[in-house]
Amino acid sequence: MADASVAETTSTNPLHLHDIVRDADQDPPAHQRELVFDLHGVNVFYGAFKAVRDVSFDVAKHEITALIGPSGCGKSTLLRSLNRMNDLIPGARVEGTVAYHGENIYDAEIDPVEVRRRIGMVFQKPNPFPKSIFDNVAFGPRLNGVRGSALEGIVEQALKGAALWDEVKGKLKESGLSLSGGQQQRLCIARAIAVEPEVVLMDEPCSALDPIATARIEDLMQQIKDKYTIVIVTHNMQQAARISDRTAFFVTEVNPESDTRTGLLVEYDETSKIFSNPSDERTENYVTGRFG
Ligand SMILES: Nc1ncnc2c1ncn2[C@@H]1O[C@H](COP(=O)(O)OP(=O)(O)OP(=O)(O)O)[C@@H](O)[C@H]1O
Repeated sequence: MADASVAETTSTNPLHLHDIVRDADQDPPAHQRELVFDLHGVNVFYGAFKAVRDVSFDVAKHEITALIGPSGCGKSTLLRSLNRMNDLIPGARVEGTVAYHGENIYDAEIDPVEVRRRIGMVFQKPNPFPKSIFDNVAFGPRLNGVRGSALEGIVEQALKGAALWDEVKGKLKESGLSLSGGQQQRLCIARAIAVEPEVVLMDEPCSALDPIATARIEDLMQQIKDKYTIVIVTHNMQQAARISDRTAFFVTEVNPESDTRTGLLVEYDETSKIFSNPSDERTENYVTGRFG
């Protein structure tokens, strides 16, 4: 199945969604949340086009935060603004504050390379380098000067952390591209965590995977959230309901004078609330499948 997420999303059943939402009872009370990100009034532009406007929300340590909403509402754009990945897109510009542990990552003295080391990213389509499995994972640590047995140890730990070690330990010299799609995505997760980031941003990491590979990645996210903070863009509302602690729901609004669409954040809350008792009618319409 080429795109399980699309199929699942279109068959959305609100009762089912309500049933699968994770039990948040064991989560820390709101006042104990240690913030990693705190966004205030974030606007993101591509040239003159405002793709996202006035976004304010926070992300706490060891939580999984899901960004959901209809196509084009700026989920990926916003995600990339969390580690300055938009810097790599000509014309892209971020306004407002993206505070990471209290420091705006867009301040002039901040080194974007260091930002991206601490805040890693996994993309929609698995994108291993055309290198061996070992070299894929070793890439970042090597750039940091790690060599020899220390490097081997890091590669092993990262592959274990990404639940891939048992499947590849006998063939580390083979190409990363020889792996299945789901294995390639876990290899990319191993590559991301090999440099010990604090945060892993995931842009629809399962949309190119079949349901079994998707379930493995979802299990993996639950396993690694004790060590990392995860922000995930997903089209798959069941996935957001299953795995995330908090959910941000975005919509697009039409700019009549230019006939363009700008994304805005409608509601951000605990995932259980978003899917069972949202505050905004637009959220309710979306999660119940009446819109989007
Ligand atoms: N590199 C770019 N240059 C110019 N415009 C862009 C670029 N990337 C995205 N956009 C525009 O910004 C808006 C938001 O796009 P984005 O991909 O962030 O939305 P999304 O919610 O992630 O969409 P989807 O769910 O379809 O992936 C869209 O209008 C899109 O066309």
